[in-house]
Amino acid sequence: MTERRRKFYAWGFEDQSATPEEMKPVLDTWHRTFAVDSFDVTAAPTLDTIDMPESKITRFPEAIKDICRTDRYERALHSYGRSFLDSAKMFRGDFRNAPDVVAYPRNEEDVRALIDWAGDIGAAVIPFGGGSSVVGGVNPEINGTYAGVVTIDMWYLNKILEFDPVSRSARVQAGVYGPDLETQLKTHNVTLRHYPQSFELSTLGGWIATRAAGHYATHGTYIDDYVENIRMVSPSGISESRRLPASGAGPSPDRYVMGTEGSVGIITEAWIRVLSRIKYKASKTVTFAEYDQGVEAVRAISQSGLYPANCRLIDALEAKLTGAFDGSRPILVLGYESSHYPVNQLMDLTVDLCREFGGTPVDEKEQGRNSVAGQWRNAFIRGPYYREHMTSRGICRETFETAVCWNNFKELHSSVIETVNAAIKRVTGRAGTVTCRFTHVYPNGPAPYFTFHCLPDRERMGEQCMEIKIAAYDAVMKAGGTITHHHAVGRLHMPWYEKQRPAPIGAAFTAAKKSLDPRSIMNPGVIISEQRGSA
Ligand SMILES: Cc1cc2nc3c(=O)[nH]c(=O)nc-3n(C[C@H](O)[C@H](O)[C@H](O)COP(=O)(O)OP(=O)(O)OC[C@H]3O[C@@H](n4cnc5c(N)ncnc54)[C@H](O)[C@@H]3O)c2cc1C
Repeated sequence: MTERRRKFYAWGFEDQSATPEEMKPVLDTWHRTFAVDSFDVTAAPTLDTIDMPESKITRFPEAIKDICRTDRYERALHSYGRSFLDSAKMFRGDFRNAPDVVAYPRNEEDVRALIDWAGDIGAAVIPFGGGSSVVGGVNPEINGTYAGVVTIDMWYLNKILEFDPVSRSARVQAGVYGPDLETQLKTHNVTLRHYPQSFELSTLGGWIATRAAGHYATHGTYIDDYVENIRMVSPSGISESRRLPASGAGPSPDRYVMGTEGSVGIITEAWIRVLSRIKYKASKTVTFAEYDQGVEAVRAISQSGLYPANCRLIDALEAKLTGAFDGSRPILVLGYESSHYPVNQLMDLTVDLCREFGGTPVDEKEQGRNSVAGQWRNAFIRGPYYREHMTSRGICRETFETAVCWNNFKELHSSVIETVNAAIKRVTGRAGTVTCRFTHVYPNGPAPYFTFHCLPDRERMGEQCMEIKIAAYDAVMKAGGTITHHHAVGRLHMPWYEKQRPAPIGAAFTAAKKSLDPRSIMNPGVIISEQRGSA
């Protein structure tokens, strides 16, 4: 049904892959780090060999039969998100949880018809944007009693429907992918500049449903900050909030829908605030002798009234492993951007502040892609394409992230690094790596993002990775962090999310779900753990 096919087991489209030349320095790093000469390569899964049961749903009403697919490719493509845990299962050929049907609505009427039909036959519905979830948000791993799973892929709802140049806002369909959205906005000479790392293969609807965070390290970090209204089809009808710049009228309907992750309905459209195109940019990299100096400098920046677009403190090991710096020092990548005024002075003030904490600006001989920031950025953008090459060689690369108030940061950082290093050693029998960077910073605390690499047992890669993640999540929560700053809840984070969420609010959300989704068919197990027949 899709013209250019996405890879069913990895990041990207079938015509895209990291080249051997590109992978060589990456794999050399891991040969050196793990002190191994070579890695055995497991072949990528193929549609003929994967383990997938027959679809349980084979009959379709006339009105939707042309948009429903049950072939192996479509069901495989919609079986997983894109975490390492997903990748490990895909490389094992385990597609036993494939959805029974994948539907491609052409318009909102189709979305309504599909939800009604799924409700009538007692099937679960999983909304699907780009499928870039790293928390099992689109995985049909469902415990309740359902007649099957219908995944609804929003691929064809991908247009800007209206543009309001006076308010500088656009009405956009939810299934539009990041690059396509920017291309369409460009025709109006505006931009959204919401760049999560998954930008290429994630959608506006997915961003809103998961409360995604983009590249802005300060100020408008979340998509929430750009949403003017939301239109959603739920099993009990259409809900559309008013288009307003702000409203103090009670609890915000948009704030409720954002973060529901498909558990109460499918977002079909939203009005979003957009920006004039960026004219001015500045970037600089600063290094520190000690990590704590960098932390204090970032705290000072976050509380100074300066709001850099980029403010990523990357620890020395991560800077080394990504090829950005030599590993002797942590680096702070700073950036400013504006549509309206030059930003060099803001950058100078920020660098001066860093100097007060022992920071030294890198004297860049190289510019652009070859600069320190450019090298790091390239590893960041291309990283998703490396995963299949890592998994096939048995290398586990996984991430988790949080946010914590400054007063708890140091304790959280040291206990998480120590816990995860120990867990890697205990679970896999050999040392691995754990690194940290700040993705976003607020005046009252940072959002630290951890990456770990290890060499698990080839037969139990997913299970061993999960054991390490459980230790990490427990340590994060114990040290006062949130289970997620921007990766959402999905199925993976539910146990910790339920601990974090106040019980009376949990009960209120359950009641809201019952009202919007009385037959409990929408993304069962996500946000609300109760499922049909499981209560
Ligand atoms: C390599 C990589 C990098 C990432 N980087 C970031 C990052 O920088 N920032 C960040 O915030 N996240 C990041 N993520 C996580 C992920 O990209 C985000 O959660 C993203 O918002 C998901 O969008 P999607 O369109 O792919 O949604 P999906 O993965 O398709 O869906 C995510 C959830 O939203 C629901 N959903 C999707 N569309 C709709 C809709 N129209 N209506 C209702 N529910 C819907 C799904 O049911 C699911 O529960 C990253 C993931 C990967 C793999």
